Amino acid sequence: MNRYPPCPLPWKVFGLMPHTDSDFLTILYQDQVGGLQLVKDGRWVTVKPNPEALIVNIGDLFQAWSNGVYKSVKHRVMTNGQVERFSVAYFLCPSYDTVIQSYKEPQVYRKFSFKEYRDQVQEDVRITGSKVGLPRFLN
Ligand SMILES: O=C(O)CCC(=O)C(=O)O
Ligand SMILES: [Fe+2]
Repeated sequence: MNRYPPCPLPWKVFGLMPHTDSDFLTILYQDQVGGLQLVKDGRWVTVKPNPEALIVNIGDLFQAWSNGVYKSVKHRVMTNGQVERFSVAYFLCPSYDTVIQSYKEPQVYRKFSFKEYRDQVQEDVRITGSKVGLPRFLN
């Protein structure tokens, strides 16, 4: 469960910085406050809250496994000046020793284990302050 308290400077502060999910698939529920945005055709688009819908988001592993056919879409959360927001996310991940490799040639990404991927993401965030993600694993 994610909680986003009201923010006095919503134009200055992200609820969640732009990122892609490092999992295989994310199933997300956002409440009626809204604030989730994703990149579509190079522009930020707001995902309208729908109480009857779950959002299914393709993660980095899905992108790698599909040899780049399916894209792990960049998304972010905007803050709200007045109201608190909640969302619930379920991250579908394989075990750490799972090897991620597409058998489609030419292989866009080199093969890596899920643990290797998570460690690399953490290391990049620690050193550079932001996630590099899949581009690190390009062939
Ligand atoms: O709160 C949201 O709507 C999105 C959460 C999210 O992107 C994440 O937890 O990775
Ligand atoms: Fe996310």
